Amino acid sequence: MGSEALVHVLLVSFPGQGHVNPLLRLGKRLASKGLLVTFTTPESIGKAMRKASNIGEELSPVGDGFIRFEFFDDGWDEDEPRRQDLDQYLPQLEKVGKVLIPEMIRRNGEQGRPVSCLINNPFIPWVSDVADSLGLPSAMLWVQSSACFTAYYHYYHGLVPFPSETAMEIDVQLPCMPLLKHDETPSFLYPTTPYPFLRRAIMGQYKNLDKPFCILMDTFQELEHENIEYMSKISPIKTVGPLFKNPKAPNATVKGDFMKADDCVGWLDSKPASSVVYVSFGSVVYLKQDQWDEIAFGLLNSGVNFLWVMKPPHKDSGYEVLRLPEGFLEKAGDKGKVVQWSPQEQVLAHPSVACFVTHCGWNSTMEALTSGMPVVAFPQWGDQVTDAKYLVDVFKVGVRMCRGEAENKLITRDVVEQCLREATSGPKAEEMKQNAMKWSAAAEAAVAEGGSSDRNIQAFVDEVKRRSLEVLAASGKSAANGGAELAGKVASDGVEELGEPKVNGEFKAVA
Ligand SMILES: O=c1c(-c2ccc(O)cc2)coc2cc(O[C@@H]3O[C@H](CO)[C@@H](O)[C@H](O)[C@H]3O)cc(O)c12
Ligand SMILES: O=c1ccn([C@@H]2O[C@H](COP(=O)(O)OP(=O)(O)O)[C@@H](O)[C@H]2O)c(=O)[nH]1
Repeated sequence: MGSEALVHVLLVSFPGQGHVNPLLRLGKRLASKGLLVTFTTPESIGKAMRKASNIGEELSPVGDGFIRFEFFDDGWDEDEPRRQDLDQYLPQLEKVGKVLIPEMIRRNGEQGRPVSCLINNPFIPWVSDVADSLGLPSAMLWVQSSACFTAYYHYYHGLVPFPSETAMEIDVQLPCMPLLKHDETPSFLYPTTPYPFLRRAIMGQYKNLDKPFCILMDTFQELEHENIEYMSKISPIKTVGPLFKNPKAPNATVKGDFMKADDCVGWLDSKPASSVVYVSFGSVVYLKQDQWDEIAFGLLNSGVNFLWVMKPPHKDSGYEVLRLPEGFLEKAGDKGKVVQWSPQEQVLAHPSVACFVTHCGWNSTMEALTSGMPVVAFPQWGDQVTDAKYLVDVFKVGVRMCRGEAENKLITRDVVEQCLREATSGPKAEEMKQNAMKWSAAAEAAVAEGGSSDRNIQAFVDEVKRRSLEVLAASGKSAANGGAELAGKVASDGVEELGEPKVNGEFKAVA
């Protein structure tokens, strides 16, 4: 079948690695079920993605469908430093996106690829306004845990008390969740958070939560069972994780890395089984120099092999460039390898890797669980502190090395060494590995044909197809040219005044 006849969905991503990865993975899962998927994000990131990954102009076949990329100009010069300040950048993205995304939709319609559905990830909630104004259905991919979704939901609606200026150290009890200590609730909600713009961005998403007909989540039923069941009575959520497992399309086919990964698989191959500690703090967390030094000495003193990701900060980010202690690499010799960016999925799947020292970003968390990899939790902020709580106390695959940046506590080399020993040898390490393997098996089952993730993806695809017919019918056009004409009308009318009929109706999953 040619791509022209396929139902077309447009994925609009916030330009962060932890957001692009899950949305692109969702795109591949949808494509593999026979949809045409266009992935878009600002050109500043598009440029990095093209340079680092195998992304071309052409259509890439994925399973029964296709994926393609189109990037949009965020209206700022290439080296504009304000991009690092989300307080300024998020409103800019909204301003240009509200004009350029409808234009992109119109162009696609004219080229015979009418768009039937928009999907966004958090921090850019205006995408569902664009969809609404064009009479198109939209969905949102929540890229954190169901537990965090629950926490933000209860905060937004004021349903339970959260730490506040007058009562900072209160515990928080949320439905179908373990009791969270004050510093285990998502830290963007603390009154003292240094990232109030991220709280605002997430709250913006909740303000718009009635617009998407479905909230897709990169988690899986077996992992957060009761909580998911509870929240799905309140919100139209569908779990489709772990998104990075795609039985029909190996991950190498289309990748969205912003940086080319350094080659480290050969080095891992040369190491004995379960002998390497993998250390990475994701794409946005930067530690202070004194903490970095302690981790370095902890790694050396514990005598383990290690692969350590040390990504360079963006030049306008204000972060200092971290240094390794004098003579560190010489002392480590062949026991250690330091890279700027790793092929993390491959690393976590490698038999030489024993455990993962992680900042507990949700993608890293899901990747670790799915790969059967025990962790040492080193959360800093946001959902990471909640994910750490779950990794250690609920999923029971981790030891805790710190509680988060708010504690403002230097974790010394002795603590680092002790945690590494605990996670790599002895009964605790054994038990964590067994639990991790159990989650890995459950994750495999979720994405296998007929598993929870597979069923929910299929139900979503069926629903998008059904709604695409409604969109065309509502515009009074035939399937052959309706989308193009609809999109053409929309663009010429402008975004604000549009009154295309909105498609309503319940989204029902196939049981
Ligand atoms: O990329 C960014 C930017 C940013 C700044 C400037 C700019 O020009 C573009 C982007 C700001 O905050 C972020 C916060 C993030 O939180 C991360 O988001 C994940 C998904 O929500 C969570 O799971 C992780 O724990 C959490 O660390 C992830 C990100 O990728 C970013
Ligand atoms: O060296 C690295 C570090 C991270 N990642 C990927 O970057 C994403 C980071 O997302 P996460 O939610 O863990 O953290 P964030 O960067 O958003 O804080 C994950 O998919 C990782 O697999 C990677 O490929 N190589």
